[in-house]
Amino acid sequence: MVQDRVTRITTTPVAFHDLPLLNTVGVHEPYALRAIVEVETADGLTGLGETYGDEAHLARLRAAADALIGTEIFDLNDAAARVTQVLAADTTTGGHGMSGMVTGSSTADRVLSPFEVALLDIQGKAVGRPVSDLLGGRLRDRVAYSGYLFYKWAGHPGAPADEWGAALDPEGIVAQARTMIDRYGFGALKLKGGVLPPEEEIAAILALRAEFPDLPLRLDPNAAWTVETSVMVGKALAGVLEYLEDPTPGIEGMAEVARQVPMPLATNMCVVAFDDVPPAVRADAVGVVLSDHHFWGGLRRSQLLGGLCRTFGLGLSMHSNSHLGISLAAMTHLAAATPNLDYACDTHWPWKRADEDVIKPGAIGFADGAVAVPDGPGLGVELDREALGRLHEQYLSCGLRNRDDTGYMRTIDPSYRAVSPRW
Ligand SMILES: O=C([O-])C(=O)C[C@H](O)[C@@H](O)C(=O)[O-]
Ligand SMILES: [Mg+2]
Repeated sequence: MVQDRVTRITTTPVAFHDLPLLNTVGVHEPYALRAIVEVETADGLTGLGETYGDEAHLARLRAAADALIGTEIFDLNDAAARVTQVLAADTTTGGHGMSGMVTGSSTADRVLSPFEVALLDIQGKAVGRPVSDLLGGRLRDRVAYSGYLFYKWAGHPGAPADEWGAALDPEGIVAQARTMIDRYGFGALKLKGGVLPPEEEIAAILALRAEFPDLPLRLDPNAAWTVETSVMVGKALAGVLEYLEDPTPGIEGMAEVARQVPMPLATNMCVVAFDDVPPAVRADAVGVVLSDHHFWGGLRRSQLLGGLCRTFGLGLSMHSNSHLGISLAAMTHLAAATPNLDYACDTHWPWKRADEDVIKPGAIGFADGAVAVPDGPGLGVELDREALGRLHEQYLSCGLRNRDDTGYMRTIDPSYRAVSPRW
């Protein structure tokens, strides 16, 4: 019988270049932060996990790492119990790694996630099978992702224009979509909204529809709108959007909008933990839940969410934040093994530099808008230690320690305020 125990865990914060992508709470800083988790075992196996890199989260990861020494590699229930126990007394706040919005997602689930992924990576290596097999078997060999469009400035203030240039009107968004489709082949598009007045974002979606008549389209203003504005947008885009994502804050507001607009509402803001599912179902607030293994507690818990969505007749999609290749591998294995993942998954992949990652090149990438499920054992990706060292040095020298889209925006426009709803 395969038996092995965790002997050592290393957590390394890294920073990689990011572009000035606008959202309703500000703008992405020049670097995105992530933490890379390496779990080692007595038998010499190593598993990888990737998660947010904010300071408070790093401190919790390190506390959890100490508590996980000795865990048997197949005992994910014990791993979860150890993390929950060590965080029971945690009173620190922040460090959720999201775009400035306080979410009700579970701290213990966020901390558990990279360790669960790393343990699954180790299990896969121990038995010589990909993680998707450990999750019940792959149902598809390729996982479709959507092209994630952002309003953006030409470059970070004070820096030259980046290769994408500015996108601040419908023409700019259509040009960005064209480039993204040419490079990656995406078969669905999502626009990050909540940045410009809603009429301008409606115009951008209509311009995308005119340019790409067959592609499913989504709009996500991250709760930037009142119920009235959301209903106005939903009616204006009837028959155009496959779903409208988080138009307004809270389950009640979403339920009110859902009653009045023709398309399903999706969320990664008002259903972010298991406790949110019953009230959202009772209120009929959402038609689609965006899972995200980084805050739902890992891959198996995300599958549990998938089961709940199926039970209650909800659609299932997948959310992303700025991420590297370990997360892409984990997202792809999860999606491949989740029967009711009905939509192309979100990814921020096109926004990172092709030469910046912590995994060795070649194991994972995009073709025709999809990622082939890696065949190797575990996650099927390998750590590039030299690259990890480089991105860690970049973390040390870049000076950023927490994601702060609002703070960065205020260095450029001191009068800027993050308010929800804004329109
Ligand atoms: O679907 C979403 O809400 C996101 O992708 C959240 C992200 O934080 C996004 O707003 C971003 O990267 O600015
Ligand atoms: Mg969203």
